Amino acid sequence: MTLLPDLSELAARARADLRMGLPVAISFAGQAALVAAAETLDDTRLSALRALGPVMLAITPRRADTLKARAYSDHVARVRVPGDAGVEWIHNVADPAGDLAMPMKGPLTTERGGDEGIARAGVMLAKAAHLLPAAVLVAVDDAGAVAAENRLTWLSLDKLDDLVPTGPLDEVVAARVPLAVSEAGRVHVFRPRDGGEEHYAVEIGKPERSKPVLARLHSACFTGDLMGSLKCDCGPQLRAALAAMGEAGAGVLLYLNQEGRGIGLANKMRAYSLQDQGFDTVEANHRLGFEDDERDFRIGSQILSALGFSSVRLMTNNPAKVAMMQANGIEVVERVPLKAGHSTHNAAYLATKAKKSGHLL
Ligand SMILES: Nc1nc2c(ncn2[C@@H]2O[C@H](COP(=O)(O)OP(=O)(O)OP(=O)(O)O)[C@@H](O)[C@H]2O)c(=O)[nH]1
Ligand SMILES: [Zn+2]
Repeated sequence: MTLLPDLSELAARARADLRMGLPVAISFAGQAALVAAAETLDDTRLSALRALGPVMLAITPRRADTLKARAYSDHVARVRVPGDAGVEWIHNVADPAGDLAMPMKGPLTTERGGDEGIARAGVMLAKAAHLLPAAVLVAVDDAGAVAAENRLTWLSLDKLDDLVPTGPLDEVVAARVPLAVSEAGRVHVFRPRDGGEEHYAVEIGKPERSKPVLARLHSACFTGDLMGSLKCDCGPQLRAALAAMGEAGAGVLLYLNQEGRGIGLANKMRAYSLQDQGFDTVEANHRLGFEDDERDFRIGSQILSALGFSSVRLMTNNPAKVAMMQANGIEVVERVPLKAGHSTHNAAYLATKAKKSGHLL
């Protein structure tokens, strides 16, 4: 019996700390460091970190590539922060907003060899906190002691995967919600035990659990779903999927809170701003330091299983969604194409997804 938080709970706390600009202490593989998110770091905390030793900035190889810096690793690039650099320098390396106005930030000196584990952990945590994927690090001798002295969260990691929120989801509540497409609507709320985002399932009618159900895995898109943005096809796809389920009399739509293909709304707006500078949807993600798609589709299969479904007719144009369903125990008996909301505004966006991300048009 214990009241002590476990590692997934501490990781959730660490994500909240980073969002506020607080450092966290991490120990991993015999190393220890204080880690803060580049995006939220301020001058006071940078000075306090600097008093402990030389400061390093961990960025993704994608971001390093944009900055023409050598990563020397597939996982992370460790940039030395010059002794006279302030937070503005750190923000400029992490954030591509000023890349075109100020292309030369370097020369940047990156570390080669040595232990990169905590640098990777810092970037993973910043990503999971939906911040820019960049973290500031300073090595310490004893993470536990520094954490106790400064009342910081301390993560003692055995493996980096412990930082990825994958916890089981529990159904919290379900209630009847009559919808325009069907009066027999029911909304289920699922909450992960690890402090991550809640996700929703909208059940239409009474789909038989023994038969393949018409299903849609929809990732949240504030701009498209709610504001009627013409930059993407999300809103029309959402409504078309619900309409098809209403017509069929049965279906299940998962509304996953994975805004911006998993990077969060602030980062998606950063990507949009880069798209206005001429980069396409994939290039914009890469310049920010993200992969094209940072979503974890396992969540969808977990929710379907929890609702008692084991096979689906999946409404999607994205083969990766089909593959992830199959890999996680949900049989996809049919892929149902979902074409809606194509316009001149999103033609280039959809063409890029088809060309670079393997979407079927
Ligand atoms: N990062 C980023 N995310 C975007 C952009 N445009 C739309 N999105 C997000 O992309 C996601 C679209 O999700 P979905 O429609 O579920 O997925 P999909 O991969 O397009 O696949 P299907 O619609 O099933 O064919 C949403 O989370 C949007 O917020 C963009 O330019 N950049
Ligand atoms: Zn969208």
